[in-house]
Amino acid sequence: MAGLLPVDEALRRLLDDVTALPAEEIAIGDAAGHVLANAVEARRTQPPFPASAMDGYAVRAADTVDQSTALTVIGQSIAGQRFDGAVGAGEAVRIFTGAPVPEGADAVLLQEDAEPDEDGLTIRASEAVTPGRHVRAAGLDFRVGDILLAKGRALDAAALSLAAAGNHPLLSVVRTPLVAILATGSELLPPGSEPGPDQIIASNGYGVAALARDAGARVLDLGIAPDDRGVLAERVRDAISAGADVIVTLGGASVGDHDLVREVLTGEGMALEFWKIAMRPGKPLMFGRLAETRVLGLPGNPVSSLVCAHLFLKPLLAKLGGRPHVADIREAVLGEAMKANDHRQDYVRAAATLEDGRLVARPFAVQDSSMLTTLAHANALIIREPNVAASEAGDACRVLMLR
Ligand SMILES: Nc1nc2c(c(=O)[nH]1)N[C@H]1C(S)=C(S)[C@@H](COP(=O)(O)OP(=O)(O)OC[C@H]3O[C@@H](n4cnc5c(N)ncnc54)[C@H](O)[C@@H]3O)O[C@H]1N2
Ligand code: MOO
Repeated sequence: MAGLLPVDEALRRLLDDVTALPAEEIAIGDAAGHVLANAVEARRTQPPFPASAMDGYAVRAADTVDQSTALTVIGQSIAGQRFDGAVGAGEAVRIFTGAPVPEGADAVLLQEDAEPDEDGLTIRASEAVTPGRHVRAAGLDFRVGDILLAKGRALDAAALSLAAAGNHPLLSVVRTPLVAILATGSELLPPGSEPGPDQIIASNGYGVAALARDAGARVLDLGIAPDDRGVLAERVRDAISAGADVIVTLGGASVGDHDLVREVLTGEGMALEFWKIAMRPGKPLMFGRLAETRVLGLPGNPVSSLVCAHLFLKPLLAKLGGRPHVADIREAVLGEAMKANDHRQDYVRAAATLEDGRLVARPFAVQDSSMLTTLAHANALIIREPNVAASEAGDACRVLMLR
């Protein structure tokens, strides 16, 4: 059929000019899960001094070789309060984990390997220590000016602790994309309602919101709009004034008399980039721009909505948020024969299992795009290229893993 854009071309047009959103500074305590907009440099050296790794005595290693030598304990060094003098021959300083090792000492004798004399003023080593033992050199972890974390790093537990150790109270992160989700359709009611005989429970938004959050976005739920031009336009304006980076509409994307989404958005100033792609499910997918806001019109059929969100919304949000996105596409073999395909690229719900080291994908018999049960049971989508010939069981195929 003429006029349907190939999936790859649609993805290219959607993603080509997308760059990460501008940076913002946030408190390190709020930064978990965010993406660094800049590299993080160490603002200090860690440890800032040679530090003891153990509780014991700072000594000269040479003094522990002859274990009959009594070492005079001349003071103590504790974390946060160093011993101010130097350790000379025949001397030791009581020391605790994390405390600065005093001048003159080159090793720490473990407490367990030191025998205090009765007077409590001297100790004897019961084990010899080698120079450097139990001493962390200054800068062992990092030095001032070192790059601790690269731009683009997602702030996980270790990254956050490292940035804090580098003395950063604020971090520059990519602003989190805000996606506004609007369900459309006069037949729709939220879950928990008592629907009339012709009504349907609005389901798509929940799955799409979950995928958006997975991709690192914040979600603004704009609820359900009836098929009414005025209400739709009002909700679109709400999304814009809330600062949405992406508006996702659900339903109303096709050609029916009540499919108003494209018309209303165009009326609000949207430049249409594409509408209708060579994909099954998901043919009526629409993409446009409303000033700085990108608009993705997902088809109403529940499976079409979610499959399009996997393929188009997730990479868009990842790119806006400065995150990598790689679709989990794997080589597999068909567990059953499949018919020749037409001009649309198919994403066929399937069960993929590892059998004798091979991934075997078995397509489900019924693929109606209204059926969420089959999507929930599928762990993969078999990707059938347009116009591909019939295939036999055992033929190679590609699958997009869903979970
Ligand atoms: N004459 C044609 N008819 C249709 C075509 C076509 O090319 N020519 N395309 C078909 C395809 S393919 C799809 S996909 C659907 C999608 O159309 P819409 O995006 O306009 O979706 P609606 O008509 O609004 O709804 C379809 C279906 O999905 C239900 N729905 C909608 N929103 C939700 C929601 N948030 N949660 C759960 N279910 C939802 C709605 O009640 C309908 O049953 O068009 C075909 N028609
Ligand atoms: O392309 Mo539609 O998405 O078949 O249901």
